[in-house]
Amino acid sequence: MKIFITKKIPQKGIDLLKSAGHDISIHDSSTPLSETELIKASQQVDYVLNGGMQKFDANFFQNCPNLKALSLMSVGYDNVDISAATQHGIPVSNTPGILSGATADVAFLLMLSVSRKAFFNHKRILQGEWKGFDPTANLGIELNNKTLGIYGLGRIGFEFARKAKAAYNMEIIYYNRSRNEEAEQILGARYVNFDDLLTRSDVLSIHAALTAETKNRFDKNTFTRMKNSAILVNTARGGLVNELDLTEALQTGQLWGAGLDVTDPEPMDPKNPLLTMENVCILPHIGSATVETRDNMALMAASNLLAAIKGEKMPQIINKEVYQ
Ligand SMILES: NC(=O)c1ccc[n+]([C@@H]2O[C@H](COP(=O)([O-])OP(=O)(O)OC[C@H]3O[C@@H](n4cnc5c(N)ncnc54)[C@H](O)[C@@H]3O)[C@@H](O)[C@H]2O)c1
Ligand SMILES: O=C(O)[C@H](O)CO
Repeated sequence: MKIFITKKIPQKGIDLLKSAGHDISIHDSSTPLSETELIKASQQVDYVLNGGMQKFDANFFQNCPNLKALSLMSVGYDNVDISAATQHGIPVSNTPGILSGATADVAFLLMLSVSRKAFFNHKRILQGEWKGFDPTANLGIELNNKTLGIYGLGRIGFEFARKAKAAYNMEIIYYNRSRNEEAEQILGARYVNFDDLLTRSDVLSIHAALTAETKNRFDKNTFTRMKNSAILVNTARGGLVNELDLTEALQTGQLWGAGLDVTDPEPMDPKNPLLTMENVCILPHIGSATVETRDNMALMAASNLLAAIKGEKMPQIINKEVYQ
């Protein structure tokens, strides 16, 4: 079968597909494909594996009538019009679970880095501004026994809460579409309403998927409800946060700090004022970026595709209804 991979993925995934005898073409470039290029390349194959953050909209599915399945090497699928895929009979799969630990580590890294102004202090050394030990300058805030609020307590939110509880005995509160009994039993997490999440969190970490409902969920109104001493962490998707409102909230001291692994757009403009702020730490979407996790994601994405090729259900199917 002919398979198109939209961005180079770890070799283990490619080898798995090749060992099954398939004909693979890869877009091996740091420049994402344009919509036209993506459609053109996908029209010539039976299966697509998305290694990047390409968008698959209704127009894509309409223009690729021979496509049989789409495998994503990501857990997030806000870049895919799932209902259009289903309408065209295309099963779509993702890579849940195996990246939760690595992504929770990045949420932890950002929480701690913001609380101690780590990135800013690093920049001071680079710029020759470190004049020696100073007892009153660059003071951070401690995390011990503070309250961690999780927005979207699913797989990654749970892992992050578990690490934060173990390291700092943080009290865990959460807001979710439904109760998470495992987190309540294991971590003593308490379900609260959205407003309580805003007003009670010392650190508020975002872990829900980007959907029409969650887009811009964190804006001026929400920041006004949060503590002035609070830290916002986002490792989910940039679109959940209104970036201009966040910038203003940080500039005016409405919020103490922010740690972002995701922005909207990506890549972020290097001139963005958030990058120069003392109380902000930003990373370039590296939540799942470890050798081990990326190997596992590539293998899982390849396995999903192999199942589809054999006429089986993709194990990590998103749109189950396509099989009915
Ligand atoms: N930074 C990265 O590299 C990176 C890596 C992996 C995942 N992600 C992002 O993290 C997201 C979460 O991944 P996951 O595996 O934990 O997903 P998950 O589905 O296990 O957890 C998401 C949780 O959010 C909840 N939720 C959804 N909509 C909600 C809403 N409107 N209000 C409240 N709660 C809501 C769900 O009920 C679920 O419990 C992904 O969708 C992806 O966008 C980012
Ligand atoms: O959704 C995901 O899986 C990430 O954004 C990339 O690992």
